Amino acid sequence: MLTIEHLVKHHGSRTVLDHVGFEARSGRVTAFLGPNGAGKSSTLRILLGLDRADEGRALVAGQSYRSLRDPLRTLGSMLDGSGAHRSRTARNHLSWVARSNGIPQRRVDHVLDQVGLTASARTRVGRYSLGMGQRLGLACALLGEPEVLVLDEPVNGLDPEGIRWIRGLLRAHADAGGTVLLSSHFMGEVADIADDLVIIAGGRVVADGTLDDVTRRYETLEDAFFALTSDGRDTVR
Ligand SMILES: Nc1ncnc2c1ncn2[C@@H]1O[C@H](COP(=O)(O)OP(=O)(O)OP(=O)(O)O)[C@@H](O)[C@H]1O
Repeated sequence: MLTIEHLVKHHGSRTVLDHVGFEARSGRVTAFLGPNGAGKSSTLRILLGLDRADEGRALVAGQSYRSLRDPLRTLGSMLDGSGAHRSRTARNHLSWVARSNGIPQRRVDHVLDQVGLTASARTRVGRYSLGMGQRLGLACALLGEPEVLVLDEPVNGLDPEGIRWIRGLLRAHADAGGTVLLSSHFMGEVADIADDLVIIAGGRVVADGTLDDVTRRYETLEDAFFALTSDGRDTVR
């Protein structure tokens, strides 16, 4: 469960988050959508303790990310691809992350298998395709068997088989009681996987509800997105 409460963030005289608040619930896949520059990454960075809010707070299972005792065992995240250095192999990288977080080494083989990278585990990350890098980022997020997954653009670079695979993986995580928050620009994928939607535009939440609630008045999710994020926009709360 993730709770975002009244986040305000200024950069100089600009307000990039203006009282952003929503929840991502256990057992649900929540999609976080918005045009470029809307404030998605700013919100996720605050949630993950990478930046500070000027007002408001973001809680993971009732605590701030920075106060979690074993963060990777509570929340797994992927913000910018794999996060691994080009010169390392997937196995090196995951082993190092596991060691530095008190996670058993047997989890490394498990997640490599889970994301389909076992055969490439000893290849340097610099030689990986975009999709393989995404799979490694996901392996890292899954390493600590966290309840919560926060994924920025997880289908970016995946081929159709990879997209189907990740959809199944995230669905299974939510169906097992986990919380999934993902950002995406791919409306088709979001419509296929999300239970709940949060749409942000200009630093404000303009829609928050179930996929059905948010899209009810529109033909498609894409129509809803443009109506809710354009100037003179609608709102659904
Ligand atoms: N460190 C910073 N200094 C100044 N402005 C910033 C900084 N970080 C973000 N911004 C601004 O805050 C606004 C929100 O940016 P953010 O990266 O959160 O958007 P986003 O919704 O993630 O966009 P995208 O879909 O392009 O990733 C943008 O106008 C951006 O230029």
